[in-house]
Amino acid sequence: MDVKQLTNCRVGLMAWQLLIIAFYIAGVERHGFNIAALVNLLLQSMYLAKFFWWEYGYFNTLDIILDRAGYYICWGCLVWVPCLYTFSSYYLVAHPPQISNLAAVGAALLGVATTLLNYRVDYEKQVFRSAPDGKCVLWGKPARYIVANLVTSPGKSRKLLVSGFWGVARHLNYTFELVATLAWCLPGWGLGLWPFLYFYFLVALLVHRTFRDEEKCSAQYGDSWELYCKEVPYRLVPYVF
Ligand SMILES: NC(=O)C1=CN([C@@H]2O[C@H](COP(=O)(O)OP(=O)(O)OC[C@H]3O[C@@H](n4cnc5c(N)ncnc54)[C@H](OP(=O)(O)O)[C@@H]3O)[C@@H](O)[C@H]2O)C=CC1
Ligand SMILES: CC(C)CCC[C@@H](C)[C@H]1CC[C@H]2C3=CC=C4C[C@@H](O)CC[C@]4(C)[C@H]3CC[C@]12C
Repeated sequence: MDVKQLTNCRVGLMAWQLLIIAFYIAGVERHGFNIAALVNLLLQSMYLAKFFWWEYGYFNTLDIILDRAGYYICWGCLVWVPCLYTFSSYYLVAHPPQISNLAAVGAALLGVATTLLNYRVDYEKQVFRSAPDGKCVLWGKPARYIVANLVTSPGKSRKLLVSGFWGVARHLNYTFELVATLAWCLPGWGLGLWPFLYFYFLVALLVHRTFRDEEKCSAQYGDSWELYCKEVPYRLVPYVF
Protein backbone atom coordinates (compact mmCIF):
# COMPACT_ATOMS: atom_id res chain seq x y z
CA MET A 1 0.00 0.00 0.00
CA ASP A 2 1.25 3.48 -0.85
CA VAL A 3 0.97 5.46 2.42
CA LYS A 4 1.38 8.85 0.73
CA GLN A 5 -1.29 8.11 -1.87
CA LEU A 6 -3.61 7.22 1.02
CA THR A 7 -2.86 10.30 3.16
CA ASN A 8 -2.39 12.92 0.42
CA CYS A 9 -4.88 11.86 -2.23
CA ARG A 10 -7.45 9.60 -0.65
CA VAL A 11 -7.91 11.32 2.72
CA GLY A 12 -6.56 14.90 2.44
CA LEU A 13 -7.91 15.85 -0.97
CA MET A 14 -11.19 13.93 -0.61
CA ALA A 15 -11.78 15.61 2.77
CA TRP A 16 -11.14 18.95 1.01
CA GLN A 17 -13.88 18.16 -1.55
CA LEU A 18 -16.42 16.85 1.00
CA LEU A 19 -15.90 19.75 3.42
CA ILE A 20 -16.37 22.47 0.80
CA ILE A 21 -19.64 20.82 -0.32
CA ALA A 22 -20.78 20.75 3.33
CA PHE A 23 -19.78 24.41 3.82
CA TYR A 24 -21.62 25.43 0.66
CA ILE A 25 -24.83 23.66 1.83
CA ALA A 26 -24.52 25.24 5.29
CA GLY A 27 -24.17 28.70 3.65
CA VAL A 28 -27.26 28.15 1.47
CA GLU A 29 -29.27 26.98 4.51
CA ARG A 30 -28.28 30.11 6.43
CA HIS A 31 -28.36 32.83 3.78
CA GLY A 32 -30.00 31.35 0.66
CA PHE A 33 -28.52 30.84 -2.82
CA ASN A 34 -25.53 33.02 -3.73
CA ILE A 35 -23.75 32.75 -7.06
CA ALA A 36 -20.35 33.82 -5.61
CA ALA A 37 -20.44 31.00 -3.00
CA LEU A 38 -21.24 28.59 -5.84
CA VAL A 39 -18.24 29.90 -7.83
CA ASN A 40 -16.04 29.32 -4.77
CA LEU A 41 -17.27 25.69 -4.60
CA LEU A 42 -17.15 24.95 -8.32
CA LEU A 43 -13.64 26.33 -8.93
CA GLN A 44 -12.16 24.23 -6.13
CA SER A 45 -14.12 21.17 -7.33
CA MET A 46 -12.72 21.70 -10.82
CA TYR A 47 -9.21 22.00 -9.39
CA LEU A 48 -9.67 18.76 -7.40
CA ALA A 49 -11.16 16.93 -10.39
CA LYS A 50 -8.11 18.06 -12.39
CA PHE A 51 -5.85 16.71 -9.64
CA PHE A 52 -7.47 13.26 -9.71
CA TRP A 53 -7.39 13.21 -13.52
CA TRP A 54 -3.63 13.91 -13.34
CA GLU A 55 -2.97 11.86 -10.17
CA TYR A 56 -0.48 9.59 -11.92
CA GLY A 57 1.68 12.68 -12.72
CA TYR A 58 1.66 13.59 -8.99
CA PHE A 59 3.68 10.42 -8.29
CA ASN A 60 6.71 12.07 -9.96
CA THR A 61 6.70 15.16 -7.69
CA LEU A 62 8.72 16.20 -4.63
CA ASP A 63 6.09 14.97 -2.15
CA ILE A 64 6.33 11.42 -3.42
CA ILE A 65 9.93 11.19 -4.66
CA LEU A 66 11.77 13.25 -2.04
CA ASP A 67 9.60 13.57 1.08
CA ARG A 68 9.07 10.63 3.37
CA ALA A 69 5.72 9.65 4.86
CA GLY A 70 6.67 11.37 8.11
CA TYR A 71 5.12 14.02 10.30
CA TYR A 72 5.21 16.86 7.71
CA ILE A 73 3.30 14.94 5.06
CA CYS A 74 1.00 12.91 7.35
CA TRP A 75 -0.03 15.73 9.69
CA GLY A 76 -0.05 18.15 6.74
CA CYS A 77 -2.45 16.07 4.65
CA LEU A 78 -4.65 14.72 7.43
CA VAL A 79 -5.03 17.99 9.40
CA TRP A 80 -3.57 21.01 7.59
CA VAL A 81 -5.20 20.39 4.19
CA PRO A 82 -8.76 19.82 5.55
CA CYS A 83 -8.50 22.88 7.85
CA LEU A 84 -6.54 25.47 5.89
CA TYR A 85 -7.08 24.55 2.25
CA THR A 86 -10.89 24.70 2.75
CA PHE A 87 -10.78 27.93 4.77
CA SER A 88 -12.18 30.33 2.13
CA SER A 89 -15.37 28.19 1.92
CA TYR A 90 -15.57 27.81 5.72
CA TYR A 91 -15.40 31.56 6.14
CA LEU A 92 -18.27 32.14 3.70
CA VAL A 93 -20.66 30.07 5.86
CA ALA A 94 -20.81 32.79 8.53
CA HIS A 95 -20.02 35.72 6.19
CA PRO A 96 -22.01 35.59 2.94
CA PRO A 97 -20.22 36.96 -0.17
CA GLN A 98 -20.70 40.63 -0.97
CA ILE A 99 -19.41 40.77 -4.55
CA SER A 100 -21.76 41.34 -7.51
CA ASN A 101 -22.90 38.51 -9.79
CA LEU A 102 -20.83 40.02 -12.60
CA ALA A 103 -17.68 40.00 -10.45
CA ALA A 104 -18.47 36.37 -9.49
CA VAL A 105 -18.67 35.43 -13.18
CA GLY A 106 -15.33 37.25 -13.77
CA ALA A 107 -13.72 35.26 -10.93
CA ALA A 108 -15.17 32.05 -12.40
CA LEU A 109 -13.67 32.75 -15.84
CA LEU A 110 -10.28 33.62 -14.34
CA GLY A 111 -10.33 30.46 -12.20
CA VAL A 112 -11.30 28.14 -15.06
CA ALA A 113 -8.63 29.61 -17.39
CA THR A 114 -5.80 29.40 -14.85
CA THR A 115 -6.75 25.89 -13.64
CA LEU A 116 -6.61 24.71 -17.27
CA LEU A 117 -3.27 26.47 -17.77
CA ASN A 118 -1.87 24.90 -14.57
CA TYR A 119 -2.91 21.49 -15.90
CA ARG A 120 -1.44 22.28 -19.32
CA VAL A 121 2.01 23.08 -17.84
CA ASP A 122 2.09 19.78 -15.90
CA TYR A 123 0.73 17.93 -18.94
CA GLU A 124 3.45 19.29 -21.28
CA LYS A 125 6.15 17.90 -18.99
CA GLN A 126 4.33 14.57 -18.71
CA VAL A 127 3.96 14.27 -22.52
CA PHE A 128 7.61 15.23 -23.05
CA ARG A 129 8.99 12.87 -20.41
CA SER A 130 6.98 9.92 -21.72
CA ALA A 131 7.81 10.54 -25.43
CA PRO A 132 10.53 8.23 -26.79
CA ASP A 133 13.81 10.27 -26.94
CA GLY A 134 11.86 13.43 -25.97
CA LYS A 135 10.43 13.61 -29.50
CA CYS A 136 7.12 15.43 -29.28
CA VAL A 137 5.47 18.57 -30.64
CA LEU A 138 4.70 21.52 -28.36
CA TRP A 139 3.06 24.75 -29.48
CA GLY A 140 3.27 23.49 -33.07
CA LYS A 141 7.05 22.88 -33.08
CA PRO A 142 9.28 19.92 -32.17
CA ALA A 143 10.16 20.21 -28.46
CA ARG A 144 13.63 21.59 -27.65
CA TYR A 145 15.50 20.22 -24.66
CA ILE A 146 18.80 20.09 -22.81
CA VAL A 147 20.38 16.72 -22.13
CA ALA A 148 21.21 16.92 -18.42
CA ASN A 149 23.82 14.55 -17.03
CA LEU A 150 22.95 13.06 -13.66
CA VAL A 151 25.72 13.93 -11.18
CA THR A 152 24.16 11.41 -8.80
CA SER A 153 24.35 8.52 -11.34
CA PRO A 154 27.41 9.06 -13.60
CA GLY A 155 26.86 7.98 -17.21
CA LYS A 156 23.09 8.50 -17.00
CA SER A 157 21.14 11.54 -18.21
CA ARG A 158 17.63 13.01 -18.36
CA LYS A 159 16.10 15.67 -20.58
CA LEU A 160 15.05 19.14 -19.47
CA LEU A 161 12.38 20.74 -21.62
CA VAL A 162 13.01 24.30 -22.83
CA SER A 163 9.96 24.56 -25.13
CA GLY A 164 6.34 25.43 -24.42
CA PHE A 165 5.57 26.74 -20.93
CA TRP A 166 8.79 25.22 -19.55
CA GLY A 167 10.71 27.64 -21.79
CA VAL A 168 8.82 30.67 -20.44
CA ALA A 169 9.60 30.23 -16.72
CA ARG A 170 10.88 27.37 -14.58
CA HIS A 171 7.73 26.97 -12.42
CA LEU A 172 4.88 28.43 -14.43
CA ASN A 173 2.58 25.69 -13.05
CA TYR A 174 2.92 27.40 -9.63
CA THR A 175 2.12 30.84 -11.10
CA PHE A 176 -1.14 29.60 -12.64
CA GLU A 177 -1.97 27.66 -9.47
CA LEU A 178 -1.62 30.86 -7.41
CA VAL A 179 -3.93 32.84 -9.71
CA ALA A 180 -6.49 29.98 -9.70
CA THR A 181 -6.43 30.01 -5.89
CA LEU A 182 -6.85 33.77 -5.80
CA ALA A 183 -9.86 33.39 -8.13
CA TRP A 184 -11.73 31.02 -5.79
CA CYS A 185 -10.93 33.25 -2.80
CA LEU A 186 -12.30 36.36 -4.60
CA PRO A 187 -15.93 35.68 -3.51
CA GLY A 188 -14.66 36.74 -0.06
CA TRP A 189 -13.60 40.17 -1.39
CA GLY A 190 -14.74 42.95 0.98
CA LEU A 191 -14.85 40.61 4.00
CA GLY A 192 -11.34 41.41 5.24
CA LEU A 193 -8.14 39.39 5.00
CA TRP A 194 -9.40 36.02 6.37
CA PRO A 195 -10.98 34.61 3.17
CA PHE A 196 -7.54 34.85 1.52
CA LEU A 197 -5.71 32.90 4.25
CA TYR A 198 -5.00 29.86 2.05
CA PHE A 199 -3.76 32.12 -0.75
CA TYR A 200 -1.14 33.78 1.55
CA PHE A 201 -0.02 30.36 2.74
CA LEU A 202 0.26 29.08 -0.83
CA VAL A 203 2.39 32.05 -1.92
CA ALA A 204 4.84 31.23 0.90
CA LEU A 205 4.71 27.46 0.23
CA LEU A 206 5.26 27.73 -3.53
CA VAL A 207 7.98 30.40 -3.39
CA HIS A 208 9.80 28.24 -0.82
CA ARG A 209 9.16 25.17 -2.98
CA THR A 210 10.83 26.77 -6.02
CA PHE A 211 14.03 27.00 -3.93
CA ARG A 212 13.63 23.50 -2.48
CA ASP A 213 12.99 21.95 -5.89
CA GLU A 214 15.89 23.81 -7.51
CA GLU A 215 18.28 22.78 -4.72
CA LYS A 216 17.32 19.18 -5.53
CA CYS A 217 17.75 19.74 -9.29
CA SER A 218 21.06 21.53 -8.88
CA ALA A 219 22.46 18.67 -6.74
CA GLN A 220 21.11 16.17 -9.28
CA TYR A 221 22.16 17.86 -12.55
CA GLY A 222 25.08 20.17 -11.57
CA ASP A 223 26.30 22.25 -14.57
CA SER A 224 23.42 21.09 -16.79
CA TRP A 225 21.01 22.71 -14.34
CA GLU A 226 23.02 25.98 -14.53
CA LEU A 227 22.72 25.79 -18.31
CA TYR A 228 18.94 25.33 -18.06
CA CYS A 229 18.71 28.33 -15.69
CA LYS A 230 20.61 30.44 -18.23
CA GLU A 231 18.18 29.40 -21.01
CA VAL A 232 15.13 29.96 -18.78
CA PRO A 233 16.20 32.65 -16.31
CA TYR A 234 12.93 33.29 -14.41
CA ARG A 235 11.21 31.13 -11.79
CA LEU A 236 7.59 32.29 -11.59
CA VAL A 237 6.97 35.47 -13.59
CA PRO A 238 9.08 36.35 -16.66
CA TYR A 239 11.17 39.55 -16.15
CA VAL A 240 10.06 39.82 -12.49
CA PHE A 241 11.15 36.74 -10.47
N1 LIG B 1 -1.75 23.43 -3.66
C1 LIG B 1 -0.60 23.03 -3.17
O1 LIG B 1 -0.40 22.97 -1.96
C2 LIG B 1 0.49 22.67 -4.09
C3 LIG B 1 0.25 22.39 -5.43
N2 LIG B 1 1.27 22.02 -6.26
C4 LIG B 1 0.97 21.72 -7.66
O2 LIG B 1 1.37 20.39 -7.91
C5 LIG B 1 1.86 20.27 -9.23
C6 LIG B 1 3.26 19.62 -9.21
O3 LIG B 1 4.20 20.50 -8.64
P1 LIG B 1 5.57 19.99 -7.96
O4 LIG B 1 5.29 18.77 -7.20
O5 LIG B 1 6.16 21.08 -7.14
O6 LIG B 1 6.52 19.63 -9.14
P2 LIG B 1 6.79 20.09 -10.66
O7 LIG B 1 5.67 19.52 -11.47
O8 LIG B 1 7.08 21.52 -10.83
O9 LIG B 1 8.08 19.26 -10.97
C7 LIG B 1 9.37 19.61 -10.56
C8 LIG B 1 10.31 18.56 -11.13
O10 LIG B 1 10.18 18.51 -12.55
C9 LIG B 1 11.45 18.21 -13.16
N3 LIG B 1 11.73 19.32 -14.03
C10 LIG B 1 12.03 20.60 -13.71
N4 LIG B 1 12.22 21.36 -14.80
C11 LIG B 1 12.01 20.54 -15.85
C12 LIG B 1 12.06 20.72 -17.26
N5 LIG B 1 12.34 21.90 -17.81
N6 LIG B 1 11.81 19.65 -18.05
C13 LIG B 1 11.52 18.44 -17.53
N7 LIG B 1 11.46 18.20 -16.20
C14 LIG B 1 11.70 19.25 -15.37
C15 LIG B 1 12.44 18.08 -12.00
O11 LIG B 1 12.46 16.71 -11.61
P3 LIG B 1 13.32 15.54 -12.34
O12 LIG B 1 14.14 16.16 -13.42
O13 LIG B 1 14.11 14.93 -11.25
O14 LIG B 1 12.26 14.61 -12.88
C16 LIG B 1 11.77 18.87 -10.88
O15 LIG B 1 12.20 18.42 -9.63
C17 LIG B 1 1.84 21.67 -9.82
O16 LIG B 1 0.67 21.84 -10.58
C18 LIG B 1 1.78 22.58 -8.63
O17 LIG B 1 1.17 23.82 -8.92
C19 LIG B 1 2.55 21.90 -5.80
C20 LIG B 1 2.83 22.16 -4.50
C21 LIG B 1 1.84 22.58 -3.54
C1 LIG C 1 2.53 21.60 7.92
C2 LIG C 1 2.63 22.65 6.96
C3 LIG C 1 3.27 23.90 7.38
C4 LIG C 1 2.89 22.28 5.58
C5 LIG C 1 2.15 21.06 5.08
C6 LIG C 1 2.41 20.89 3.68
C7 LIG C 1 1.70 19.74 2.94
C8 LIG C 1 0.37 19.44 3.54
C9 LIG C 1 1.62 20.19 1.51
C10 LIG C 1 3.01 20.36 0.92
C11 LIG C 1 2.85 20.20 -0.57
C12 LIG C 1 1.35 20.08 -0.75
C13 LIG C 1 0.79 19.56 -2.03
C14 LIG C 1 1.58 19.38 -3.12
C15 LIG C 1 1.03 19.13 -4.39
C16 LIG C 1 -0.29 18.92 -4.53
C17 LIG C 1 -0.83 18.75 -5.90
C18 LIG C 1 -2.07 19.62 -6.07
O1 LIG C 1 -2.57 19.53 -7.38
C19 LIG C 1 -3.09 19.23 -5.02
C20 LIG C 1 -2.54 19.49 -3.65
C21 LIG C 1 -1.22 18.78 -3.37
C22 LIG C 1 -1.45 17.26 -3.19
C23 LIG C 1 -0.67 19.46 -2.09
C24 LIG C 1 -1.27 18.87 -0.81
C25 LIG C 1 -0.64 19.41 0.47
C26 LIG C 1 0.89 19.33 0.47
C27 LIG C 1 1.34 17.87 0.51
